[in-house]
Amino acid sequence: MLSNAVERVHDCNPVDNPAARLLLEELLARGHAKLQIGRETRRQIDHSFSIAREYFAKPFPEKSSYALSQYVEGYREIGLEYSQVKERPDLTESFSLWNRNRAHTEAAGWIQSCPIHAELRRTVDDLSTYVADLFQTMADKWAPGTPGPRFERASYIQVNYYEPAQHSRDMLQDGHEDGHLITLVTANSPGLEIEIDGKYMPVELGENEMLIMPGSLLTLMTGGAIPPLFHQVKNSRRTDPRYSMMFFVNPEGNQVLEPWIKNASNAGRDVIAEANALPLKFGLPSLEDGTEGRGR
Ligand SMILES: O=C(O)CCC(=O)C(=O)O
Ligand SMILES: [Fe+2]
Repeated sequence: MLSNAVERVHDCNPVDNPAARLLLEELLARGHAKLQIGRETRRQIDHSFSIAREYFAKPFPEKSSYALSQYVEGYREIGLEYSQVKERPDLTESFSLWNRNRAHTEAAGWIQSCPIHAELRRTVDDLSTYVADLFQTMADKWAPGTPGPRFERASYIQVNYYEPAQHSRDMLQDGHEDGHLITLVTANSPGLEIEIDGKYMPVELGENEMLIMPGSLLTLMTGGAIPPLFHQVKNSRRTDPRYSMMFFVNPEGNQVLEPWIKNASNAGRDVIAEANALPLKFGLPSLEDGTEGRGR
């Protein structure tokens, strides 16, 4: 129990963060924002893509030997995840790394034997610092004196691998909102489109930018002040592969999380319970089942 209000504010708000405040204003005004990443982060992401290229080029048996599907960890082939309906799966292979699963993958020797896994560990650590700053800024704005939501153990990084020319569908991923607090995304080639004023528009990102996409949990936390950003991946028909990287940020289940802005839209709703169940909507196990190794 913290008795001294002044001390609380001091502890929770150690630095003023103008860059994160600007990002939050951008999210509120536009419904998405462009995060400036440092040179080291850019280098880290590019390196991850080059390692992903080698990984996804391997034969299926080798790729799929790095999958702990009960924990939603590692490789996933096309067909398991979808954006709207399971009859139209996302036309992408993917490789995920969850912070919660580090002990399992360490025990399985992946750090030594699976370069994409080792590389994504570094990248997710790097991206987490940007998210922590943004969440603290949100907490400071709407619930001064409280810490930003803890997210590390419930969040995961993923690289998607697309072969556009192999598919006749116009959309490699149908329009959807992510069931997370936010997603940071970047890609090596075009395709990602976001809905602005009811129309899908291609995303253009500078060399040192990642897109911040609000998910439905952020909408819940903000009482609708920040709507979910709908997005899709359009088929460019290109013959060279498309790689994208997402950092999907969820709240940890072991905390009390009240909406920052309370109103009729979120009265009586339980943020943690909804976070747990949202992956089911896209064909994935709940957060708890994935944590406990009860996924498929
Ligand atoms: O590949 C992309 O650019 C976006 C992927 C995406 O939206 C997702 O996996 O949820
Ligand atoms: Fe998405």
